[in-house]
Amino acid sequence: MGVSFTKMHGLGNDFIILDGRTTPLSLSSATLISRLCDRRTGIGCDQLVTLSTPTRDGADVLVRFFNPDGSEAGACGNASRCVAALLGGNPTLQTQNGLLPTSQENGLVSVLMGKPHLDWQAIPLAHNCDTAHLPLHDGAACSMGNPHLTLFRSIEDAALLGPELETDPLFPERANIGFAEILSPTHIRLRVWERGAGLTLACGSGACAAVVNAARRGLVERTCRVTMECGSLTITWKDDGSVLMTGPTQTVFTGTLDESWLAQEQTATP
Ligand SMILES: N[C@H](CCC[C@H](N)C(=O)O)C(=O)O
Repeated sequence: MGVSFTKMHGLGNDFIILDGRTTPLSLSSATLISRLCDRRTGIGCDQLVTLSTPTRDGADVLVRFFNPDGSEAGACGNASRCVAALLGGNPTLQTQNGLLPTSQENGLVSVLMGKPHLDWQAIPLAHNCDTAHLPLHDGAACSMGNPHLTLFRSIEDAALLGPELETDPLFPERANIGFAEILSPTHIRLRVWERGAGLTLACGSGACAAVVNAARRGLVERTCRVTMECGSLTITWKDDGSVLMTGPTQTVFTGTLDESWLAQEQTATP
């Protein structure tokens, strides 16, 4: 019997969700992850998401996120929202970045993404600097459980500048690179070059980082609409410091990964 999966997206940021809560998954190979994410020889997605039994009190599910290059991400906002929609109710997700409460109302799904990390060592950066005014294109950096650089310049620059900035030496763990246009004090247009994934149609943690980084500089209010290629998220950097993200999700299809494909891939050389 193959492994069942659900294909979902949040504003075009798409995911394969493998549910390992009943039958544990052995997904150790970066090669296998990359091939599952491949849009031709695999299923295709921006991130692969695995569900398993939680180990922390108060959590309903343990969620892990993997990029198409096989690297693991500490946070994935749109995927977190999709998992909440898939499970139904208001599950609390256990992630690398802690416990994330979720809620659903009027067809929209919210995730409380925790507090941004603003200190250079927590992002991390390679050396001490003012993370609200970096020497790199005058950007700002923070972590939402994953590193984000936000540049306040045209979204059209994402494809050109994203690749080199993702691997800039300032980011020892690489970074997601957001290109934010401030349309008004409550509205940002954003495009993200994602670490380990490239250009995506939307990025939840990137939207959170863009609002935090813009608000730190007085460019926007603490509640903002963030518009990306396929629609908008509402982001609030709450007074208690945590960041709330709300937006739509969509289940596209469910399927079963063929055993022969899995067996072949498990032994595949990179
Ligand atoms: N698409 C995700 C972000 C993935 C981040 C990943 N690329 C990383 O390595 O941090 C989101 O909605 O937050």
